[in-house]
Amino acid sequence: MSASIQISPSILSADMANLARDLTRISNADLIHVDVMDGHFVPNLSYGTAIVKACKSATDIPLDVHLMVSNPDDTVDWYIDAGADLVTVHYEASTHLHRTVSHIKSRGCKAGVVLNPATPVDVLEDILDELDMVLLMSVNPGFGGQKFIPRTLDKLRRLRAMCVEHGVDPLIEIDGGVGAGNAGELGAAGATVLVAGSAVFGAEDPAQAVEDIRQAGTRGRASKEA
Ligand SMILES: O=C(CO)[C@@H](O)[C@H](O)COP(=O)(O)O
Ligand SMILES: [Fe+2]
Repeated sequence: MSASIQISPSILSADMANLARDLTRISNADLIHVDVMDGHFVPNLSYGTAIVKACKSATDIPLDVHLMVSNPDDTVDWYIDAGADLVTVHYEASTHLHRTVSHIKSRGCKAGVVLNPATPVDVLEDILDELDMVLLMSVNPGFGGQKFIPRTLDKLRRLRAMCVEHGVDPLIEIDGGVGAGNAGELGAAGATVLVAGSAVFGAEDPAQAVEDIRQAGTRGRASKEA
């Protein structure tokens, strides 16, 4: 029996005026994805530590904090202090990536690196064995509700092959335009965690949407392992 794909609903698509209520609607999620945008690294501004703290006090589900910020070294501690369980930083925003990843882990937090759609997986060659997670963006970061970039599937297969070659098994998360319709092929291509914002919070029953995406992803993963 194949391991279940994990689902990390993005609260970017939640109703921020009713965040605690919306979190109760996804109590079956494996992680909560918190998109921090600084209006500089990405052309949008979302929220910061106050929302991470609010999530921490409203749920026991681990917080998966996606930092879309320039110079993450300057602020990463804020998010760890606010309650992040896992922090991902963008390769494109980091000058001293190894130092940043080592620092996050030294604080007892899990660490991951995010790649934008145009960044090849090869850049991770010399840091892959340090990572708890690799996050592949399947849209250009900055906004929810965008269309999945199909080329991500090939990139995902290349990342999976690279992990096998290095004998490592980080979580592999896909973020952007994910739903029950493409979760199967993402699971088959090697994803282990799927972020979904609009597909979850835009659904009439968000918990059912989480379950549908998880089942589709897990079926895809099992079909590959069979
Ligand atoms: O990081 C981002 C966008 O920059 C994502 O986490 C989005 O929030 C995903 O939203 P959907 O594409 O699933 O609606
Ligand atoms: Fe994200």
